[in-house]
Amino acid sequence: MTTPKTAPKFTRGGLNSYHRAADLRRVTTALRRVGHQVALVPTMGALHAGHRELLRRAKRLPNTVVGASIFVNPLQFGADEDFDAYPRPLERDLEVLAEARAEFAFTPVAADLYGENAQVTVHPGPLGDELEGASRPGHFAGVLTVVAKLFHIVRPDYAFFGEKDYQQLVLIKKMVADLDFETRVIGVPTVREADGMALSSRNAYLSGTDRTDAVVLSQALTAGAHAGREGAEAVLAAARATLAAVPQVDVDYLELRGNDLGPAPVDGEARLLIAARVGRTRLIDNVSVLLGAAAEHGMPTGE
Ligand SMILES: Nc1ncnc2c1ncn2[C@@H]1O[C@H](COP(=O)(O)OP(=O)(O)OP(=O)(O)O)[C@@H](O)[C@H]1O
Ligand SMILES: CC(C)(CO)[C@@H](O)C(=O)[O-]
Ligand code: BAL
Repeated sequence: MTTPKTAPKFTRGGLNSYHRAADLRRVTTALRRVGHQVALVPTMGALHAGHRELLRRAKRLPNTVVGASIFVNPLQFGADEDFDAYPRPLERDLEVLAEARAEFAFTPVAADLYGENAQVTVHPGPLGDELEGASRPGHFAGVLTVVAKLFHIVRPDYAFFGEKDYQQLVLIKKMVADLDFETRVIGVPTVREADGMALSSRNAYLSGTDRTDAVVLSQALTAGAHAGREGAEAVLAAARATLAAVPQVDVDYLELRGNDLGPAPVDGEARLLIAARVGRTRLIDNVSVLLGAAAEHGMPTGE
C-alpha cells in the first residue's frame, strides 16, 4: 500500500467515500492523531436494518468517527456460490450510510485490495472447518483475511459485527485475541422481521413461497430455546419437530454448542445454530439458549 503525499479530503459530519486503502488509512491515522476514536462496521453491502443497528450502536460511542466498508469479498465465496449474483446496490447503500450519520465509506475494488501476487491468508484453526466451514470450505480463511486487512488499513478502535453470523463473530474475536489485534470487537444481537425471521441480504433471493417457508428457521430456534430447561436433547427435539412441519426446507445442520462454539454445557448458556436451504437460497440463524438450572434462574443473554 503506497501512501499518498497529500492528505485526502475528509469533512466531519458528512459521508466521505474512499476507494483506495491508502487514502482511508491516512484519514483514520489523522483522526486518531487529533484524539478521535474510530469505529468500523464491515459489510458486503445491500444494507438493511441489521446493518443500520450495527451503525447505530457504533454511533453511541463518544468522540468516535464511525464508518463502514462495503466489499463483496471474493476470497470467502466458493466457486459454486453466489459471488456474481450477490446484490450490489452501491448508491442506495451510500444513502443508508449517510442517513445513519456514518462519516466514511470504504468501497475498494478487489484488484486493489488484493495484490496480484497475494498468497498469505489467515488460518482460522479447527473451528473454521465446522458448521458453516464444513459446507463452505475456505470461507472463514477468506473472512478472516479480509477482516485482518480491514483492521490493518483502518486500525479501528472498535469493530461491530452481527450475532446473525455467530460463528464469524466467534472466529473474529479469536483472531483478535490470538493475533494481538488492538481492535475491540463488539457483537450485536440479530435484528429480526416482525415474524422472527432474521434480516439478511440474501433474503432478497427468496420467492414469496420461500419467504413463507423460511420463517420456520427462527420458529424452530425459538421452540428449541423454550425447551432449554429440559436439557440439550429436548432443545434439539423441539427444534426438529418444528422443522418437520416444513419438509421442503432442507436443513444443512442444527447444532447446540457452547457460547464459544465448543461443546454445550449441561447447565448454562449455549447457542442453537441452524443452516438450511430454502428454495435455492442458503440461510443461517442462531439463538441463545439457557440450559438446565440456568433456564430457571433466567441468566441474562444477548437476545
Ligand atoms: N439481521 C442482522 N442483525 C444484526 N446484524 C446483522 C444482521 N444481518 C447481518 N448482520 C451483520 O452485518 C454485517 C455485515 O453482514 P453482510 O453484509 O454479510 O450482511 P448479511 O445480511 O449477513 O448478508 P448475507 O445475506 O450475505 O449473510 C455482519 O457483521 C453481519 O453479521
Ligand atoms: C465480515 C465480512 C464483511 C467480511 O467480508 C462479511 O463476512 C460479512 O458481511 O459478514
Ligand atoms: N454475512 C456472511 C457473509 C457470507 O455469507 O459470505
